[in-house]
Amino acid sequence: MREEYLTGGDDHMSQAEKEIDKALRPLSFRDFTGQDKIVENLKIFVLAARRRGEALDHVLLHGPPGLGKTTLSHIIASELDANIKMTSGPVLDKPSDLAGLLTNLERNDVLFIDEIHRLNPIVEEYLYSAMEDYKIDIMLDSGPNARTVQISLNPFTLIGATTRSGLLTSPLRARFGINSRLEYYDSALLTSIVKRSADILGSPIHEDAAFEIARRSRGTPRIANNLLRRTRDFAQIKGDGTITVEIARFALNALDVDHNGLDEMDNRILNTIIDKFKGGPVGLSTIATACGEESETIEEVYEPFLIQEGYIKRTARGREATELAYIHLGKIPPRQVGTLFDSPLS
Ligand SMILES: Nc1ncnc2c1ncn2[C@@H]1O[C@H](COP(=O)(O)OP(=O)(O)OP(=O)(O)O)[C@@H](O)[C@H]1O
Ligand SMILES: [Mg+2]
Repeated sequence: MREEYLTGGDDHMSQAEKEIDKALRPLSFRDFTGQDKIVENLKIFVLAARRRGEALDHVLLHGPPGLGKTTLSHIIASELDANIKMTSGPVLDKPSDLAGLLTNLERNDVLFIDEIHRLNPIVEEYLYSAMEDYKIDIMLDSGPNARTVQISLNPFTLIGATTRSGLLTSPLRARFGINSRLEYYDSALLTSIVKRSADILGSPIHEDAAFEIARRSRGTPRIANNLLRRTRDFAQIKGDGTITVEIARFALNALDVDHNGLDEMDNRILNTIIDKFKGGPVGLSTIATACGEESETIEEVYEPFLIQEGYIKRTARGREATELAYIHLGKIPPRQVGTLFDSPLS
């Protein structure tokens, strides 16, 4: 499989970090832990496409950051024995950028478009006929001489990834034959991911320590791997290199990850809703301003986990802190009139 990157991508990481990241990244369906249903289906679709010698149907992968969308895309290409070309929505400025990419694809190759919700609408329209009929119209000349020619493309698979599937237009969404939503991982799955990563890094780790890191990783493999790497530093400096549960607890506290795995920003959001807005309901942009964070980041990164864990609720009038959030922060939940007949979390 040939990989080609058309974007800078993970520019914020140092070279050494990129190397480690690459080493920890699962390369086949077999190495990929969790998301069982999605993986089982993909295995079948990939096998069937290979048997027929056809391109796999277009795949949309969505879900919060760090759950494995990019990883799965690489795995799909590798299991298809196809090349993968990677780009992202904001990078494809004009139709000719896309045309250049599409015309260079070999038969049954994979084109990966990250952040596909951020495609320029004009580029997106071009994509429609490419996805549907493997054809694109290219405009030659301009003014009175303008004419379009139609170019046939090799059959290909588009894999689109997004953290914001709600922002996808319906015509685009409708053109994906396979649509998978990745879910947060439970602690047992993350424990095995942490153990596998520790093994690759050559760091001895106790079972309870792996579980402690897993449990406090916001259901996210990327966070689990990051916490593992930082914990490993503590183990090497403060201990004999073995990651024990004491070292893990010490490291996680030093990293401001609380006992339930919420980080500083999670707690700031909950504190803000409760202290400044009487527990809500309060609008997203108001929370964002009060916390000094972008609304987009709160909606994409923090809120889905806080909702899934039951700390906040999304209502028509805004976000509300639940009783669990009060308890988590050691605050007394407000008593409501008529609580006797209401469920405690309503
Ligand atoms: N199922 C998994 N098993 C083991 N490791 C995983 C799994 N999923 C993700 N990872 C690890 O987590 C890291 C982040 O995954 P990935 O980059 O695929 O997430 P993503 O969904 O593309 O995130 P983003 O939305 O930020 O682009 C990977 O480098 C990989 O090491
Ligand atoms: Mg990604």
